Amino acid sequence: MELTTWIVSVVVILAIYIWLQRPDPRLPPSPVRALPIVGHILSMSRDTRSQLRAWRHCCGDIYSLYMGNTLVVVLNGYDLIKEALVTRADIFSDRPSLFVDMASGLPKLGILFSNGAVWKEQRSVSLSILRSFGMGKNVLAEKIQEEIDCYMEVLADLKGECTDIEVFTSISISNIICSILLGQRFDYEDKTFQDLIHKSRDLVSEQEAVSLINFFPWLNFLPGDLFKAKKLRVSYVSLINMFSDVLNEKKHFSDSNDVSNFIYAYINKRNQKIQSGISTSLDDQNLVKTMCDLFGAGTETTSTTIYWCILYILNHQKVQDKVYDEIKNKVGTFRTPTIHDKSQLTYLNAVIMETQRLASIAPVALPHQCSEEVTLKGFTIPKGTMILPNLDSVLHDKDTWGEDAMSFRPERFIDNDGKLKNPEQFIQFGIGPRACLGESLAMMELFLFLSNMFQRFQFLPPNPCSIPPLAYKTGVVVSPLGYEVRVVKRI
Ligand code: HEM
Repeated sequence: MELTTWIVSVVVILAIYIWLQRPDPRLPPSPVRALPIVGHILSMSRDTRSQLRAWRHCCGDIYSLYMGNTLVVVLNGYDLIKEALVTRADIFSDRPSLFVDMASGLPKLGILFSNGAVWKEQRSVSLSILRSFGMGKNVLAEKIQEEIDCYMEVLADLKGECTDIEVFTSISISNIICSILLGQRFDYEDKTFQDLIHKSRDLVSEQEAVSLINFFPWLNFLPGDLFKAKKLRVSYVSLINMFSDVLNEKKHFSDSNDVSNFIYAYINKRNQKIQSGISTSLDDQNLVKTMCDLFGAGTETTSTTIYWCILYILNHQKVQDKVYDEIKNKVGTFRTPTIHDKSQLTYLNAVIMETQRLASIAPVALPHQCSEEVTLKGFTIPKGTMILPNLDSVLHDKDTWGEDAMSFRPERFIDNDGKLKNPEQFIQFGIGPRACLGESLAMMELFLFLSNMFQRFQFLPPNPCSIPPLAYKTGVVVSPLGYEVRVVKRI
């Protein structure tokens, strides 16, 4: 073929390709033109949250991105997110298929990544079990308090030395979930427990690297493990196997009257349904996957919030003084705070809420997916589109929180009568039917841990001239860059 023919062919093919790739005016706008094959991936900075904020400035509350060939629509601002996730929840409540779920070997089971009837049943049964644990005798509060006593000993053993408290805070929170799921807490030195912790931390830390495989599945077949897919699969499968082993051990001892842990309560619900002739998805595989979901979703989130709170306190010592004064006046120092003190400790509650708002640890929640074509704000969103609700855009919105939205000011959650405010825009747990299932448990954990911590200890920077900066790393949850703190005993 002659050179001219080659050049003409290439130009024609390119022209057709560009024409086919032209922006569809019915779709939400894109901030910049998508590149062939990679889409917007190369335009995305490492700090995704700042990038999404910048794109909202240029495109408005709704915009489209292409991750490879996958269309992703980002929703910003309270009104729009509420319209999608609450008003039109029937269309916006599915989850897309993600690599991490496939890697578990039990895809589309459990709660986090399931859809339709399976999701509805697993979620409502799990929620009702957790609620029953939080009522009356309040098994949850008891289990949390038991764990806090051990955590306090660990803090006291530090004897005011500079330490990074991240890992043992996370271990302690994991232990609460274990105690709820299995009915037993572990010694921090226990081999099985340490294995469980390592596997689940791998799952969290490798997710960012693995996320590219969601958009370019062929990366999974490359030799080596550049995208950590193999490591993640091994960790996930062994986590599933560990929970399966525990289930197999426990289910032989379950009796119909004992519903003191999640496994027994779930088996009990299953038996009731079967005996009543109701068809059900409550089976062993769904139970194991649900346990993994609760363990994974319930550990890093809460412990990272505590880690953030201490970092904010190091940067705002006056807030710490005020929290301590409140605890001293309302609870005293002769007994530990309990869940019954929650309504009395308004300022501490405000500090927790302000930490959650400003840290915004799950900035884009978990991805949703449209189950059918839908029109939103005049734009068409095709069936199957991945949806990212940008919770950051609500939690940091100056129109709601004022010009100082990016400052740590717990007083914004207290009204003129000294009462706690709970604005509807405070949506760090998401909104709608897919909102966080562990909200009550998380709020109970945060209150009990932090009230006990601030009553017994003062948190100080390594030295007064070097206060750790409010720097963060992005990932499945946004967490502070590691920092050290001196934990000094008060009582
Ligand atoms: C401060 C702590 C926590 C925060 C900030 C948080 C935040 C969130 C967010 C933003 C979502 C996604 C909502 C959406 O997709 O629209 C979510 C989902 C979920 N969370 Fe949490 N969470 C926390 C603690 C917990 C705890 C302690 C548990 C369980 C014990 C838990 C279990 C779940 C589950 C199972 C889902 C999936 C719900 C579904 O797909 O139906 N979370 N969480």
